[in-house]
Amino acid sequence: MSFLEARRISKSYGDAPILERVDLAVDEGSLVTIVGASGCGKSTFLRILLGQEQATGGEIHVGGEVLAGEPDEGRGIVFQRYSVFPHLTVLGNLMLPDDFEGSRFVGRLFGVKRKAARERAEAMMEKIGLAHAADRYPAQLSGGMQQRLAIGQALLKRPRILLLDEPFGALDPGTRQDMQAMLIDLWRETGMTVFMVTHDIQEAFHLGTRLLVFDKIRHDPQFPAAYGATITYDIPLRGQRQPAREAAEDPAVSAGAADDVRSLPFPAPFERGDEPHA
Ligand SMILES: Nc1ncnc2c1ncn2[C@@H]1O[C@H](COP(=O)(O)OP(=O)(O)OP(=O)(O)O)[C@@H](O)[C@H]1O
Repeated sequence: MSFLEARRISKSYGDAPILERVDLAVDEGSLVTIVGASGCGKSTFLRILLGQEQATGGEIHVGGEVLAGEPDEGRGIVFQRYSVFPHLTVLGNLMLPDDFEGSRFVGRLFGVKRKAARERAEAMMEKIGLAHAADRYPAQLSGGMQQRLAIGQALLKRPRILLLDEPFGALDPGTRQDMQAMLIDLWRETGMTVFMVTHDIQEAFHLGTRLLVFDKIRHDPQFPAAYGATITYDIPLRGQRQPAREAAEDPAVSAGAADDVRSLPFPAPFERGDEPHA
């Protein structure tokens, strides 16, 4: 059995089917990139994996057990924006998960526990390159720094699964590259399993060990909302873990495709507002 298995997942909002018959088996330590037309249900799928949304049908198993129906420490998430608390400093944001856990009523730790939480937060600040900005508030940080902080916060409880919803979508190309490098370092170091939604197809190919394309199989031009999306392509990639030479010798890995966006089995990078094609 794979680390994470989704079996015939479906999701509707009211009468509107969003996802239908999503089957997926993912090995632990994978970095799964997800692309698809705007509105096809990628974020919904991440929220189901987080436990924030319940699937209408099907089930998900993680480590052989049915996925907990609400978010827990085993899963961290980072959104494109606004994942951090604006009224807390960098240090405060990074101590918050421990504060909450250690003292649910007061929301603040004391004594030895507080010292340990501070040390953990400081170690994370080093890791995400924000040690120099401990006392700054999110509004005083650049977009890239805010996302570093959001990722650091999501990783503090050492989740086995990290869910990223267009985490670098609002960043300029240079900052984006830095952030990608940081993500790869953290992923290699922790061995966590990452699901990352992106609208940047090059990023999806560059970072992923596996690329999923969500799209509709059935399409009614008279009634576009009639059917939900599913995984239409599932492409193994070299990703950033396996050295290039090993991957070239591995027949299971489409190493060429990882380097060449032109070899995509679908027409073009997805743009916001694109309608899924039939
Ligand atoms: N809570 C909700 N109630 C009703 N409809 C919803 C809800 N959340 C999402 N939807 C609808 O479900 C569909 C899928 O939304 P979702 O955000 O998952 O798409 P997406 O593929 O992530 O889109 P994008 O790439 O634009 O972020 C959209 O039509 C959206 O309007």
